[in-house]
Amino acid sequence: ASVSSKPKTWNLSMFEIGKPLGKGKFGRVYLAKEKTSGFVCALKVLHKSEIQLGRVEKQVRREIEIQSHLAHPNVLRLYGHFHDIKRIFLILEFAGQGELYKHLCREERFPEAKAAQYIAQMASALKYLHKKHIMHRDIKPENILIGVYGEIKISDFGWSVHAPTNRRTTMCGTLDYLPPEMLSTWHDSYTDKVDLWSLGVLMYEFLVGVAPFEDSQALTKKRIVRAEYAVPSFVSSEAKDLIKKLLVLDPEERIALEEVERHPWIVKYCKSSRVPMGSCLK
Ligand SMILES: COCCOc1ccc2cc1OCC(=O)N(C)CCCNCc1c[nH]c3ncnc(c13)N2
Repeated sequence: ASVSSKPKTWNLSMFEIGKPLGKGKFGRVYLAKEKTSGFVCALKVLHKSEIQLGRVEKQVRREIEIQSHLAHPNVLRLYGHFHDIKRIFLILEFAGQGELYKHLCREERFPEAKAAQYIAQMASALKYLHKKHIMHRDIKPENILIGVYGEIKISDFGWSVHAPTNRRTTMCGTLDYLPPEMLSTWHDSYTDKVDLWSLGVLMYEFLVGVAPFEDSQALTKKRIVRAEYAVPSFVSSEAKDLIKKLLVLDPEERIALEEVERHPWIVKYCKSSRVPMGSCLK
């Protein structure tokens, strides 16, 4: 049984609401079950008042528009949405192992084998998004969920837009993941290559436990635009090589996603002899 993706009018009475899965900036997420099919999903509840207050209607509308047309094993599915007087409800795929950043906090950093599988799945998801001319622009551990089999699920497309675009959005939240071209003044437009830089920051944080440019806000900006970071000696040389090829100032010089998937550090840990898992074997 599955929540069919055929356009259908949904309403709250069709769902049994389960335990809360977490509280975000603009809403809470609950475990839910669609009554007729028994299909387990996640229901995100957004309050229209908060959205209007936060002036993020356009962003939420764009997020729903973009995410509802995506179908990839490493991208969290948005099956549908509905609203009542006060709230908007998103019917989402349930990610059984929750938020990746909680795993990262608990484990401090990931073993190279696990990090390589996550980066391979991220590369596969980004390849899929970029082919649809969508850049995520907000790749960071907080926006990544883990599925019931331990696979990566990218969520929260609030900042994603169709590439290329010019720099008009104000930034909020951490600067750690922003590429130099989004921070600089001489670039007023950028492409999906921004996600490659963020993939490099994510890979570094998986292996080291902190972001490469983490510092005071002023210093972080300075270090990003100079690509000034150091990799600790416990990181393998192959991993260091891939980080170096992603954290390149010139967006055009960054390693392509196809090359990420063929990089020795990825191939070493995503050999086809493994249990079929995510994109390692695609
Ligand atoms: C406008 O919003 C667009 C969609 O944003 C989200 C979709 C699904 C989400 C979380 C989303 O945004 C972030 C957020 O609300 N939190 C950080 C609080 C809850 C954290 N999730 C915990 C969680 C555990 N198992 C899950 N299975 C599916 N989705 C989940 C979760 N959360």
